[in-house]
Amino acid sequence: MTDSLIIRRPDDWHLHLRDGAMLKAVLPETARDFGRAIIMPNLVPPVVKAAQATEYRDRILAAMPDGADFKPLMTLYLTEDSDPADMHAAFESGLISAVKLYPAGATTNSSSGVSNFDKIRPVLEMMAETGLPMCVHGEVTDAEVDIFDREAVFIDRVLDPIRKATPGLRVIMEHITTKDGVDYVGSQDDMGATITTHHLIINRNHILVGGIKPHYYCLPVAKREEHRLALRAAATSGNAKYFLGTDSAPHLDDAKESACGCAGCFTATNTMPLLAHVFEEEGALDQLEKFASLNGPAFYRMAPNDATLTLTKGDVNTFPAHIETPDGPVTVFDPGFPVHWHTSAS
Ligand SMILES: NC(=O)N[C@@H](CC(=O)O)C(=O)O
Ligand SMILES: [Zn+2]
Ligand SMILES: [Zn+2]
Repeated sequence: MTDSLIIRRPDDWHLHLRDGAMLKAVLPETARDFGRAIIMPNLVPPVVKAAQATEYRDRILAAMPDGADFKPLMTLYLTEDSDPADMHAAFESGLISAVKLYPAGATTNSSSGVSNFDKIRPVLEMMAETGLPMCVHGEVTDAEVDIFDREAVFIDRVLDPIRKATPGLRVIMEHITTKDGVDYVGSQDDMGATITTHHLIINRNHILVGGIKPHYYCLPVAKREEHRLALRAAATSGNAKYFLGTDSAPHLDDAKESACGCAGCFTATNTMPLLAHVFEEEGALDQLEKFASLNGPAFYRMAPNDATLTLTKGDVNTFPAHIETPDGPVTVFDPGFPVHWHTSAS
């Protein structure tokens, strides 16, 4: 039985750090185990221009805990008014690593996202030419489409047409939640997908059976068990197209435990122990490094981290139930089972 494992220091290819007091509270949770993270730009107002990304990066660096070995990889939020030249320059200078596409209204703070995809043609063409990757929140927002079908419908109605019209565009389908997403990404060139920690652990029953569990509500919403199993198979396969993006998305407990609760699970604190548990369950601990530390950098055309992370199996890991912020607590994702894995920096 394997009870210890050393892997290259992981990266998180989809992370919400927020801003201000929340940023300060959550950043150490990620910087502990991760070397880099793709920082989502859905602030209020969103990070649309290069100058805003520079300022946001500097606020993150200023909030960094002492001695941290962590680099934020910045993104720009794509709007119908985005300037391709500004985005291109931000990529060339190394300021940004990706552009993020939110369909308007799809998720938290996405009201500035795209409704008319014709308007972003010049940006898409620039990205296809330069290799600047596009991270996509892959859900349609049409009121008549059932929330559990929104990812599959997005692939057919939006993603596939955009990709066919833009050869060479490099797309990461973010936080895939369905077998449809797994299969589509697996069959296409120039595509990768992030998979979250929580979607490997919960299905829709966990949200709804025995009382509504607001801390399991995120977008895209967790689907049926068959989809969770497809995600597990993809994540543990070693296939370079699939890599970790936690989508750790902190909201204050007051905002989650509400008559209209916010979407997002906060997994920064315990992701690596949870993943070790999941990969061990699947008999695939030897694939964890690919998923968490190697496949993502390869897609983003970066080298893996030189540092390492040690995972050790021992007593039950007593994660904090929540982390404190000056505005109130943020609940840490509870997998609902005991986890025996612990992390340490080498
Ligand atoms: N995943 C979520 O449920 N929420 C994210 C937004 C997102 O990634 O869709 C957030 O910013 O809170
Ligand atoms: Zn999203
Ligand atoms: Zn997200």
